[in-house]
Amino acid sequence: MKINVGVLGATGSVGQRFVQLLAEHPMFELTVLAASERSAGKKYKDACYWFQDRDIPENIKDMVVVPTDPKHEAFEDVDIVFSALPSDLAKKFEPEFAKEGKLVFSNASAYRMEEDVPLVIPEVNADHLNLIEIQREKRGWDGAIITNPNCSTICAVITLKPIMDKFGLDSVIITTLQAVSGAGYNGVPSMAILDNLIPFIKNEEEKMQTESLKLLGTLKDGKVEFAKFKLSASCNRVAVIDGHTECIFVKTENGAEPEEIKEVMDKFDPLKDLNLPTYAKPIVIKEEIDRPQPRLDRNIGNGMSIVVGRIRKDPIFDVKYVALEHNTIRGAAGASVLNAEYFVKKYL
Ligand SMILES: NC(=O)C1=CN([C@@H]2O[C@H](COP(=O)(O)OP(=O)(O)OC[C@H]3O[C@@H](n4cnc5c(N)ncnc54)[C@H](OP(=O)(O)O)[C@@H]3O)[C@@H](O)[C@H]2O)C=CC1
Ligand SMILES: N[C@@H](CC(=O)OP(=O)(O)O)C(=O)O
Repeated sequence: MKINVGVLGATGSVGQRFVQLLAEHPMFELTVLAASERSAGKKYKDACYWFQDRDIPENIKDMVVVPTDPKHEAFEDVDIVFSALPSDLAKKFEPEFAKEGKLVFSNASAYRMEEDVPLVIPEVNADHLNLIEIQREKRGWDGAIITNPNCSTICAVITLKPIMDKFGLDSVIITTLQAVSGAGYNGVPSMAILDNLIPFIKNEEEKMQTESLKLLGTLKDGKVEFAKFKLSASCNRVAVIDGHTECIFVKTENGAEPEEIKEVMDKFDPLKDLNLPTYAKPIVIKEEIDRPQPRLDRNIGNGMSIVVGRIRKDPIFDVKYVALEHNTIRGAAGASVLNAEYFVKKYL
């Protein structure tokens, strides 16, 4: 039997990706699309300015959008809600849904760094999901909030995990080149970004520097002990539609050669036996000297694989490489859906 699910913020940039991933999902039945009062009562095709390169799925386009109200009758039979709400709204609405007993898989930043909220990439720290017992006890609700990280953080952390496990991490420097879709459809005006690069994305560096240490930390006695390596991020917006690129410099604790880094990354495939519908090999390595490139490589693994290339020796650190992520799939909706698939398989 499929589990009924809903999407909050269903008309937005990430919400549309959720719709694409959930419209014909083998484990989930998408039964509720919620958005603002502006959209409520309208058919999805009329409420939503759809800007994906495939049409709105046939079974979704005439569904009527409902208001974001956990007491609305449409949510009665729903067990899981995926949140693609702007962060300030997520702060208000997500606890209301958890109080109503819903499992909230959130893509928003509002609760990621709360002590009792799991911040999860299933290939990296699935055991942190156990925090929901503490969350339920502390907050007195039957539901739960489970978050996935910031898009740029996911890209880096997936590549750092196999390196950390084998060689330890001492210092990491990351320069990002982030796609405009990361800021939402209206986020960056074309006059600002065409023929240009913007060397600032609000709060992005701080998120990368804190979320990464929580994700790569250890769950011990009901708390996450943060990882201790040094991480510095510098974030830039570039004129790419989808696909965040990151130049990553790594100094390990024990020393590592590029060939060894390549080997551990290539072998990293921790959930391959679970048959999760949205899962793809987490790291795909490209050998060509000028890859990865966003336009050519962002859809590898249906947008769920991090594509790594140019793994080479660094004169200051041990190694440097380039990583690419489809930011609205692996970095957003796909990350939440994979969290939910893993949770259902392991916990329900
Ligand atoms: N884009 C990306 O790559 C990533 C985004 N995120 C996060 O995902 C979330 C969504 O981002 P994005 O899709 O870009 O945002 P958008 O601005 O594109 O979409 C916002 C959504 O929220 C709804 N909404 C707005 N106001 C209200 C309200 N008062 N009550 C209920 N719903 C409301 C909108 O509905 P309506 O159409 O009716 O206005 C719309 O569905 C954010 O928290 C963002 O930080 C995370 C990682 C990556
Ligand atoms: N800030 C990211 C996207 C985003 O919304 O991040 P977060 O989920 O941490 O708010 C970007 O602009 O590419």
